[in-house]
Amino acid sequence: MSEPQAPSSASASDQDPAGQPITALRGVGPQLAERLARLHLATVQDLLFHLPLRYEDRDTVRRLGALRPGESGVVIGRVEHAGIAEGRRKRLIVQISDGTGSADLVFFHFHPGQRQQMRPGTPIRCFGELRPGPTGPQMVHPEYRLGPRASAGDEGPHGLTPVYPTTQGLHQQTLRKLIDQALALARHMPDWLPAELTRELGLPALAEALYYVHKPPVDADTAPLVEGRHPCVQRLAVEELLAHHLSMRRLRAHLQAAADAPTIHGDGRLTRRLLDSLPFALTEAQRRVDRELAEDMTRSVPMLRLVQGDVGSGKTVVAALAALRAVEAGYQAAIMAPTELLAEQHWRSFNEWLAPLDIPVGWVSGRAAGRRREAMLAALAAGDYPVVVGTHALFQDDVRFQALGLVIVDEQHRFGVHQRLALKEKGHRGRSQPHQIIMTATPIPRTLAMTAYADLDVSVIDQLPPGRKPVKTVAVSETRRDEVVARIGAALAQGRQAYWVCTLIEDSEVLEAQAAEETYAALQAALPGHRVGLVHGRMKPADKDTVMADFAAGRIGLLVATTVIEVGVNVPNASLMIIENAERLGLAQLHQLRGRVGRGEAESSCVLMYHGPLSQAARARLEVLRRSNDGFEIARRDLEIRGPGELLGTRQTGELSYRVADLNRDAGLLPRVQVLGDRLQQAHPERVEPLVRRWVGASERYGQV
Ligand SMILES: Nc1ncnc2c1ncn2[C@@H]1O[C@H](COP(=O)(O)OP(=O)(O)OP(=O)(O)O)[C@@H](O)[C@H]1O
Repeated sequence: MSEPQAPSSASASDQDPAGQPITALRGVGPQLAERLARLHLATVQDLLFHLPLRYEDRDTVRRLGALRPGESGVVIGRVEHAGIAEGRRKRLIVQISDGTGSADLVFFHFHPGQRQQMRPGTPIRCFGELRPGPTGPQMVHPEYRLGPRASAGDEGPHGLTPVYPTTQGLHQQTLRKLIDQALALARHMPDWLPAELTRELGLPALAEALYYVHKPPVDADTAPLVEGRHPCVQRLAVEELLAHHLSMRRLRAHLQAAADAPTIHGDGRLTRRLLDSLPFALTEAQRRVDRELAEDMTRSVPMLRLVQGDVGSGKTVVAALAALRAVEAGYQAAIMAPTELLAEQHWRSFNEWLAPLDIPVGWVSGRAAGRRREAMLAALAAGDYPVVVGTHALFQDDVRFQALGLVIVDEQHRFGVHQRLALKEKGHRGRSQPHQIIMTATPIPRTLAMTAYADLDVSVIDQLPPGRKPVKTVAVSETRRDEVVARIGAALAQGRQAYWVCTLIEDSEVLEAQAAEETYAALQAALPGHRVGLVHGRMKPADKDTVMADFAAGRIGLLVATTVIEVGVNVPNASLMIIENAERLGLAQLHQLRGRVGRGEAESSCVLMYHGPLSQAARARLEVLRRSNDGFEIARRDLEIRGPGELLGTRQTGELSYRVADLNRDAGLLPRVQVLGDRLQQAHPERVEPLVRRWVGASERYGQV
């Protein structure tokens, strides 16, 4: 009889022995499988990518006299004395020595026969961590062997023993045995990275790398392994980063292939009039990004472009130009902002620019209800509003457009991949899909953006309008509050305007609002003769609007606010900002807040007020802000201090949780990952799917077709 043939439809990953569920391994029943699942270990390859935390040398015999406290090691000696110590907890104490030193072995759990076995003079081999004890060095619950077996060596090759991250009820020994089984299968695991590529990178093959990280030789230098700098760990990290990158690329290809976008060739009729009406000329960076957007929109493939620009770099006018291009070609454009406050701000800017061109700007928010909302929806469906601004409410099911050609999402720093997908669904009308621009004020270092957002093209407005002066930033202790208040008084007297930002660490709008109200009352009392305003998230929208409008018009001198003003607020005459509890905020948020000043001609300042004493990390953060006004530089430092998960917002951490790779440590690999992605896709397109499947969890494989 001939060998059974593998079905020809089997995908490459079906033939991968490491793709099997963990229960395929000997000894894994439901209970063990459940414990392994707590560590996110569900398949054989999950186990292989579960790397040791550290390694122990259980082969090399150490001299007791040379073992330092805190060190673990194997010791061979003789029992000197064994006795039971009474006291709070009964324990067996066995004194041993090896001629170079002595130590106490301490057992809190012991059986009566154990003491009898420990006769003076009996040879003993034990492994444990030496710690200082009340009567000299001790090992608590060491592993040990007695008698003639004590001095016999271990069978099998010598090597370091890995210690794995584990969970309650799962012993190291169990994990080690399972990983041994998995390693036997790893020899038959396909290596999706072609040998010529790994050779070029100077990295080992997959099976070799896996074997080495789990079973390094006894003389291996473990520091590079533990810290992830070793080529064997780097090999795995490259593969993982590549898999995520390819998954994102595939998502984009999928989205773009699934739909056609309108080809938008604006005739310049409206954009030229807008440019002529502006009191300023575009910066070179604005012009470049404008061209990139215009070019993308001429294609029938839906545009998906991230526009990054530092605070105050002038993203809004670039968005308005793109919207006008859509209008010139007979399409509608929708602009969506994450908060009411920001949406209103955009509506005001758009209206100011577009009304003179006879382009009415519609408004859709969660607040508008009843007949006004219905009338607006009818007008949008009829195409009476070529441009509309709003909040998430714009994407509710009942919002219909006559011909939506462009969606601009001002996500600031609050967007995530899944959210982007949801929005695309909403914008979808049959096979035709609008172009999409996502604007963000959070500068993301380019390599990180390219990996985390490989599904987007990226444009960067990397230049500020001319004449902007850097905001002078100082860190001041809260104990000098009176001086700060006096400084505000002086600025107000000169006709300048100021913000006082109240921040709290608790994520509570109620507490934050309370703090703002108290500060507001105190500042009103301290600054008689000046108009002080208050805005926070708990106020009625209409009241908030009034206060913001008064501040924008200069009728209010000092605005006490919560972090609701963090993004988008644009009042160029405001030139002084105080940020309370600055030590508790992240760099990106502080930079955003500070970006509300320094928007006009006047010299601006920002006072970072802290409650001392400062932790080292807080001091480092404030120092970064004091020295730099450059959002990209600040983001780079933020990446160093906090890591990419934080930098991208907590929502992103799940999406960026890697098993082996670490974006901080491996940032240097990212440019290579790009190139590898191109080459793999060209030379071995059939390997992309199994590679992605190997590393990227099912829930994250959004690109799956
Ligand atoms: N090229 C330019 N020259 C001078 N001023 C400009 C230029 N472009 C934009 N501005 C003005 O700069 C200010 C900031 O622009 P805008 O609000 O678009 O910034 P932004 O990039 O959205 O910043 P943020 O993220 O802080 O909201 C506005 O008052 C705008 O009119």
